[in-house]
Amino acid sequence: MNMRSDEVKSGYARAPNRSLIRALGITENEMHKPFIGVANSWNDIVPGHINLRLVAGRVREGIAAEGGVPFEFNTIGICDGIAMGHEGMRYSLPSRENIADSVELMIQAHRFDGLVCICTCDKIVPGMLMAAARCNIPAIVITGGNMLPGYHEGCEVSLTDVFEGVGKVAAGSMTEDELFEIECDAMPGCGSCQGLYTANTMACMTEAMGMSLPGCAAIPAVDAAKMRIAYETGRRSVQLVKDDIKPRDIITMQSMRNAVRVDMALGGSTNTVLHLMAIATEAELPFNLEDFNKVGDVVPHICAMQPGGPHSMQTLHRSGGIPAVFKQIERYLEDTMTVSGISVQAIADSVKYLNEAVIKCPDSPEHAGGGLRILKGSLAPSGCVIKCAAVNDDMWRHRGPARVFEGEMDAMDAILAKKISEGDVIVIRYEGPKGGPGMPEMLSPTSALMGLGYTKVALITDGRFSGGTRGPCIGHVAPEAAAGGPIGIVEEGDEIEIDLFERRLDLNISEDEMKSRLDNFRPLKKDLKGVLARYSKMVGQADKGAVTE
Ligand SMILES: CC(C)(O)[C@@H](O)C(=O)O
Ligand SMILES: [Mg+2]
Repeated sequence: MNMRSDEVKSGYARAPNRSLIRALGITENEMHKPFIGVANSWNDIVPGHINLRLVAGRVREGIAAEGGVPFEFNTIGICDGIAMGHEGMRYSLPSRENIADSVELMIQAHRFDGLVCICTCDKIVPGMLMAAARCNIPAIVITGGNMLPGYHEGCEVSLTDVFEGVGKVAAGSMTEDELFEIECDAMPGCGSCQGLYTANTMACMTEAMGMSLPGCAAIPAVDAAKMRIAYETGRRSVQLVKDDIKPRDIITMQSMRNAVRVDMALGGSTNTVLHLMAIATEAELPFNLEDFNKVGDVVPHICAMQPGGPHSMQTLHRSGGIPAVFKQIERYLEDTMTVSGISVQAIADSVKYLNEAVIKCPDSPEHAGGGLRILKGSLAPSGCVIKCAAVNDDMWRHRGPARVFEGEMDAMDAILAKKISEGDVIVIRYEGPKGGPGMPEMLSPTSALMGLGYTKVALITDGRFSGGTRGPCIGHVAPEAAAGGPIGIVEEGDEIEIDLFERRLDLNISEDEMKSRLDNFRPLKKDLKGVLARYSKMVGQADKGAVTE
């Protein structure tokens, strides 16, 4: 078999390269086997990542058992939860490009034959998928698994309860001591945060687009099933090399649409909109923002996952996981191939158990429409996104006065100081990809609003949200303020109109007024250094996935 790795190990001219490989302890027998790169984002600071060395051990054993040779290397990984609410959050989205670039650099330099991506948490999963699609060598992903729910006084709690507790303390409805107790109980160990937040949604998207083995996404991190699927993932990676099945054979327009269908059925994180487009861009697919609405129009929201509903990822796993979701929405899916060698339809057909109380039938769904919607209008000419699965019915149409903040921290101060009134539409700008820069996600203000008990306050931003955000929060407004978008010319008290039924977000000022304000608009400039300065220059707008060019 011709191998890509022959470029580093075949012929007399490669004696020096082979000599270095032998220095790793590689035998002559192994020298003739496929070399599999194992990208692992293990680290000591992210709860989602602390188990990944164990996962890697089983992956490596699976690779060796199937006749491959594993070579493990690391990427960085950022915990959005720890980075939340301060300057650190600006570094999270840029880390996605760094991870994609790191994996590309390693697999191109060393001419690996295949790739296993061991990843979890918000930016690492898309970053590695981007690298796989970009380099297009046989590749498979194993996501690291979710954290078990926490329990506080007999009730299930998760990370969002801690975030919303901050607002409750500010409102006086919870004491600081009670919040401390929830803080200690909410996060019981390794794994990605419990609900259908961004990390777990991206794990579901990975499985839905066919890049991980069936059932992988919902298996809890501590479950032995994760170790077993790690071994099978390793074995399968070698088979993919032998059969020459590449990521772009799996990541197609059809499989991207299937991912969106699963996203709509589950009501996933708004961040998937960015990440799926970025992955599609790497795979050179003409997949755009409109595809979300077109696909989402027909697929109902069938599973009430946290934060909009009660179910954790563990519950999704015990209810049948993504294969069971495939089964329930099979009428909407296209039959595509997955890295397992089993097609999506065959995976759906093989489902033996599914809990319909959790993963409902599309004929009696949670909501008739999909969980996410793309809106457009005079305030977001290139689009913006909302998780409508987590919006109360009475806020699907809303008009209110703009309360304008030039950044998240000012808005947070105003919210905690209770300077916001019911009906207000909070506008947080200069938090976009260029302007933030880094498009921070804003779980702190959105959770504070929930914790303070507001039910009729909307929030609009050119930044992002966490998968844990719930309520009428519209993000990714494009173009962003720093790129001259109309969000930059909103004035305090202007009327803003939201219509989720019509998929619109409008600034209710006259066309003349809009034109004159835009003509005179000079976006604010921030004094930036280091990676953020570079990123701000290179990054594109959210409606194209905020990829760097
Ligand atoms: C910390 C969270 C909840 O993981 C957040 O970053 C998300 O996007 O879901
Ligand atoms: Mg996040």
